[in-house]
Amino acid sequence: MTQLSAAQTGTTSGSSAGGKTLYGGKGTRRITVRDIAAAKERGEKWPMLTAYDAMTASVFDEAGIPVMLVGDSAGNCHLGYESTVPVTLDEMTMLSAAVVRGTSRALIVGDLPFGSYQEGPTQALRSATRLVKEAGVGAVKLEGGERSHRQIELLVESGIPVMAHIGLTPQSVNAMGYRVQGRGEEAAQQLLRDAKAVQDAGAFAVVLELVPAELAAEVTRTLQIPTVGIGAGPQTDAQVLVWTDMLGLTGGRVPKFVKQYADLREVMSGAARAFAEDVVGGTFPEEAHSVH
Ligand SMILES: Nc1nc(=O)c2c([nH]1)NC[C@@H]1CN(c3ccc(C(=O)N[C@@H](CCC(=O)O)C(=O)O)cc3)CN21
Ligand SMILES: CC(C)C(=O)C(=O)O
Ligand SMILES: [Mg+2]
Repeated sequence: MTQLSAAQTGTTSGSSAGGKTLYGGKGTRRITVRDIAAAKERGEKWPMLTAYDAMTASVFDEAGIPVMLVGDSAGNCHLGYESTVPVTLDEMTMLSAAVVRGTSRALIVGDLPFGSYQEGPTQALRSATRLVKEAGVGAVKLEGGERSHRQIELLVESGIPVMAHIGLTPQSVNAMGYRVQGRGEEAAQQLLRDAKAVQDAGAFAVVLELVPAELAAEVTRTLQIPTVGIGAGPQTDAQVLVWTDMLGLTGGRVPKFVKQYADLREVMSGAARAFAEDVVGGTFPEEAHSVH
């Protein structure tokens, strides 16, 4: 099954969300998985960022980011956990709803957290349905290739578009660690099988995390659905980064695939210190900030 089902492609209206391109288009309606499929046919690359709250999401929406992922990286980047493993479906539902409320154009993809789909297709459908009905996401993401294909099939059959995620799958950190995947002939063949399995199950896109650039390029050439790379080299159809990494807000070590486009940590701590000094020194508030 390599053709997109009606459920995945959403509206059949000819109007496009961005005029001609996913990024830089002027359209106002929400982007659908059908627009994503059309971008691959045009050979167009597109950006994806994570978001965990309405304000940040509204900034990225206004900047024209066409797809946002409410990642379970919220676990370590937003909620203060050590990893993504403890994140609950209740937490993902609350954060996803906020991101949907903060945006009007981006396609919002909600990450299914660890434990919310591993029991099988029925559990996956129950969990994904919460993200769709209670949070209003346009698609969900789950980890695993061949091992998750039955879950993907049922969700897609049920009208829920699915983004798959293969290579390094962080919810399995206790089993696999945070290590490059797909190195060596056997692992490369497994990654290719995983990529084909999620496409055949009906996924509309697939994240390739921490895989050798040459292998990611081969998967991208082989698949009809777009690949979204993170630490997967320059040849994937799309690129995703965790927003706090990209903007320099994550404390401590960040993965080597991160490019830092700003230093928000420095900006924010500078502002906090300036405020504190004003208060301690009595230079804030001034007359302009006072009422009489
Ligand atoms: N802040 C943040 N950024 C992310 O990209 C991210 C998260 N959190 N949490 C969820 C997953 C976990 N991810 C990770 C976590 C660790 C590495 C890491 O330690 N990578 C090593 C390379 C390891 C190797 O070479 O085998 C690195 O230095 O990049 C990579 C991706 C990606 N995701
Ligand atoms: C790193 C991306 C792909 C992700 O799954 C997340 O942010 O949770
Ligand atoms: Mg995730």
